Amino acid sequence: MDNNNGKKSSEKLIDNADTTNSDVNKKLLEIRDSIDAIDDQFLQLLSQRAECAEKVAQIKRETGEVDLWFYRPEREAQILNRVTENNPGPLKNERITAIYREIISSCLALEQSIKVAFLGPNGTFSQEASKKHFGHAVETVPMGSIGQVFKEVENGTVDYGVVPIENSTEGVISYTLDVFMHSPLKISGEITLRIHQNLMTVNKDWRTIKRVYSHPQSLAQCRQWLNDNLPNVEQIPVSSNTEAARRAKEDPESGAIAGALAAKIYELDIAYSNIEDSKDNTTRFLVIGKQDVPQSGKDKTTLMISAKNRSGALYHLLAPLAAHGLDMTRIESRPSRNANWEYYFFMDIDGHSSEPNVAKALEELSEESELMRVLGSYPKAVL
Ligand SMILES: O=C(O)C(=O)C[C@]1(C(=O)O)C=C[C@@H](O)C=C1
Repeated sequence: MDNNNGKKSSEKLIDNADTTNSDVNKKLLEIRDSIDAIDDQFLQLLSQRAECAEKVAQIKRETGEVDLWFYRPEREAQILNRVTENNPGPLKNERITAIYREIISSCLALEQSIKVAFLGPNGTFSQEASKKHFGHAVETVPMGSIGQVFKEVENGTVDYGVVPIENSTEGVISYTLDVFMHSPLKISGEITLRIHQNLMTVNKDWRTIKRVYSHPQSLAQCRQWLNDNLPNVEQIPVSSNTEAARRAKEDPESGAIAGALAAKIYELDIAYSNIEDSKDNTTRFLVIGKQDVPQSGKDKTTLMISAKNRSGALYHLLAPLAAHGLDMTRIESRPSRNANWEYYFFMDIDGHSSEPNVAKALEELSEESELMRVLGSYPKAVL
């Protein structure tokens, strides 16, 4: 493909290369020409895809289809599941899904601009999770607390929210569950994010730092590493990892534990990377909104239930699930705060509430419980 100078772009790049390498150059030229030709086709296809998204938007607008939701988590999950199943390689499924998420994100942006609130400030893992799920074409808006993320979505100042729900090392984030007790919002998706923690500092020798700042969750995720490598360093919990990075920037005798994004924002050097104790340290986030999400084919349902005050209460809650062959993948209990020793149970079950066996089990569960709310049926996280 010719560029402005009438030269192939690959030719231009190797103009000054050593002529003794002409064989290598020739081979490179050929491959780069193929890449250019593929990119041209790719660009045409991308534009065609974007035009399809515009047509979809027009139909949604004209017909008022399904409450006018432009963002369709079930459809996105189906696309991502399909491309990972059909991926011929050599690109890994993680890379394929990342690329497709960005394509869908850009197409969605043509349909409607979307705002997503997350637990701020900028640079937190919650922001990383929001970008991973919604792509970079959405606007992410930092909030001061998980409660505020809920509030902004409830008020409609943003379209969706992303809140952490559990970490594979540290367990459930009970605050998020507690906020659900008083919120009408629904869950429309989940995101899993591999969490890599890093020690960052302006100090030339990280072994001489005297203090380390981080969010309590992150300090806990690196407990062993800190004991082994910085046993006498004071650990100072702060409100976020980005705040930790900000302090480390100002205090050369200190370091921060945070994600790579925070290091970038505060221009800190990463002195030691991947210091999390568990090598598959993962945090799960929920996408919250006002939307009921149709079936994607690979779904889960989250319930909030309070048991009737009687013997074998939990047994009575579990029996309908067993009777309809449903898997319960998680259960958490939280004090109700209405009365002593009364609890709410948060349950995840496999399947979507519109599947007949799930619907039947939910009906029976509702009879067995004091109160039951379906917080959402939504697609399982894709990579
Ligand atoms: O299928 C739709 O409803 C679309 O709006 C298209 C599309 C896409 O780009 O594939 C875009 C946004 C939605 O969240 C899901 C899918």
